[in-house]
Amino acid sequence: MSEKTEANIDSAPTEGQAPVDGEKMVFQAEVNQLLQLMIHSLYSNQEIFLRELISNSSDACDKLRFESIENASLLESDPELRVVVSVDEEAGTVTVSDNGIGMNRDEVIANIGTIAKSGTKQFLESLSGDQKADAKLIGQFGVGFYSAFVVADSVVLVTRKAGENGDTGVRWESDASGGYTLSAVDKPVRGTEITLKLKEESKEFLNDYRLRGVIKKYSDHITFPIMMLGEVPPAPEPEEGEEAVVEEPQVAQLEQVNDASALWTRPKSTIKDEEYQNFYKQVCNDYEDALIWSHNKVEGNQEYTSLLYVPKKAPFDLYDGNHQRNGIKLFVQRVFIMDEAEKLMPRYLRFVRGLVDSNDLPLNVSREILQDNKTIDAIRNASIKRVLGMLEKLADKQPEDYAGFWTEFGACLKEAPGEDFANKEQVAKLYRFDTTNNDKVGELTSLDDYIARMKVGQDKLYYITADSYQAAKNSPHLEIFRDKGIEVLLMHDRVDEWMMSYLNEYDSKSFVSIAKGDLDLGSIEGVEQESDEVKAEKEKKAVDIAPTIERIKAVLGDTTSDVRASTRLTSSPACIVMGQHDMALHMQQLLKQAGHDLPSSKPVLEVNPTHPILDLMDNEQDDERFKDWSHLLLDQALLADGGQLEDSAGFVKRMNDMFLALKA
Ligand SMILES: Nc1ncnc2c1ncn2[C@@H]1O[C@H](COP(=O)(O)OP(=O)(O)OP(=O)(O)O)[C@@H](O)[C@H]1O
Repeated sequence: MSEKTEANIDSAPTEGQAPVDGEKMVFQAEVNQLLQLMIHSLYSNQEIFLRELISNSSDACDKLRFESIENASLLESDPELRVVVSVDEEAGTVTVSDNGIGMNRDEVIANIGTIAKSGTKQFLESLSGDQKADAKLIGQFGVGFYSAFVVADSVVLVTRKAGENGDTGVRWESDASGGYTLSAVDKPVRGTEITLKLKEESKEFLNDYRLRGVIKKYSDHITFPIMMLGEVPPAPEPEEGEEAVVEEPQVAQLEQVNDASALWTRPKSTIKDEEYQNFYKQVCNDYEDALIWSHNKVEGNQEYTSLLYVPKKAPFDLYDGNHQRNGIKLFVQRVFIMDEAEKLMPRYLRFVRGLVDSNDLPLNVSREILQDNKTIDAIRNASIKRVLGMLEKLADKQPEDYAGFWTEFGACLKEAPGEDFANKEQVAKLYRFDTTNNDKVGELTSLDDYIARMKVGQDKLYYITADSYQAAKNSPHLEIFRDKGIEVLLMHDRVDEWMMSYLNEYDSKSFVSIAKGDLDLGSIEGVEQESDEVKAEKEKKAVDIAPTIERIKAVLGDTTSDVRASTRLTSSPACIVMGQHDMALHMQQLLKQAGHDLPSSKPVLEVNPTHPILDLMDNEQDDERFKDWSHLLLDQALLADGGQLEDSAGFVKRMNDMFLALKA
């Protein structure tokens, strides 16, 4: 390898301007920040550098293998893809090299050093200061290459792209002090070679056994061979009486360190749990064990194997709208084809990780082909069933573990009714909600359990949505249900209101929001029936209250769509009722804040004819005072429902006036 020029001009790269050869380039600010972090705070987990570099090499081999399906000449005369790890004790260096796809000059500039990837900034923002936790984030964010600087003072990367000439090599070098140098070199062998000049305190990695241990620990399941030099074989002892022959010195041979067997191709019965877990951690890039997995070999019409895992913890950005990742890798006849094969899992199961290896798809399958492919559709449908079945079993057999799963991923599953009509009943079986049956938040119930407790004659599933547990639990709408001992599901996740717009029934029973539309609890047996006396009393009240209701209506004008006597309230004076198909107020509020232009749906104000405030109002002669009462009724009902007041200062003033009037 020979450096071609030695110009050394200090300058920052400007967009659209190719750097001069041998030029000193400046890292982008975020890259710099990241490097400093690697150097100073991740030293407690040094060994991950090797995993990250080997993983990049393996990706590069995967890419080349994939591209060579169309263009075999890319493999040149060297078709055995592999990664080699070597040590030079004297020089104090460790080298990781591969004969994968390699990079050309533009790619080196784009991938390493200059361009901060979108994930980098987010990564920096997510750091907690806790080294262990922070180190875990590295893999997730795709900042793997820089982890080299955890153990190295300086890093030299030499690379040449497959299919290009040997004189198009690129040499990248950096000591992490703000920039890097780039020069053109000869590199006859395609691929990438990364040499780390180890720091004094990281010299342990010059030890062959130490490196082998790290490779076995983190990279055993990489599907390409990871090679290291073996022991130098001892020179053969001369036979007795024979003269010792002076031979060529023996040279160590490269030997494979990792297992590299495609675990999923082995029969289930031969694989230990520990092997499944190790495979998961290495292949799916998690630091923790998986929660559960399902390994299936399908034969017959379709031939494929799937190995699907449910993680224990949600990735940091699972609920971030931009999270488009999907954890399923696609293989065809053991050849890695693509990561994040989104067609294999619906979005609501995006947390599932693992792989599908098909024998039926063509090797040159592309994302476009997958979009409309019957084989893929069949695998996808079966995989969904597998995951749902595995979760059902977990819920049944290990409810505590299931509760942990629900906390992490429940909100994802709640996206299902809007996305997967065919499976919504099966997914709903997995739902867990707070309920009026329990006193504390987090004591969840399933829909099946709710149904088992339903009153005789009850054929509806009652629920309320709110923006917090407290708001749901203390909603005035619950009064009549509490009174009559009818259980109500308390839904207070942001996605609940949206989910319920798609989930109309479960087990042939329809869902009814207790805060919307008319309420009819008449047919439920076991609910204490009102005596004739009470009924007559109520009817009289309703007649008596009618003129007051008319007066309120006149005051409130078109801020409400109606004012009427309530059958839901027992202790509160008033509540808001939305139309059957209207969105709950707290949700309308949220969407408006997010800038959505919603047609405003006017609520109905229901008043409690038995409440003393209504008596007071009935006797109120002062029109101004009556106006204040009316507005107060509406405003407090809006507040209790999670709505926001347009004139909150007016509300406070009216309330204070009332207090003062009390004193008078
Ligand atoms: N050995 C290699 N051969 C070819 N390209 C490489 C190699 N190492 C790194 N790269 C390129 O540099 C990019 C940046 O690597 P880096 O490790 O920082 O992130 P990543 O590999 O994209 O993400 P992750 O580490 O999460 O897999 C890679 O995406 C790849 O394009």
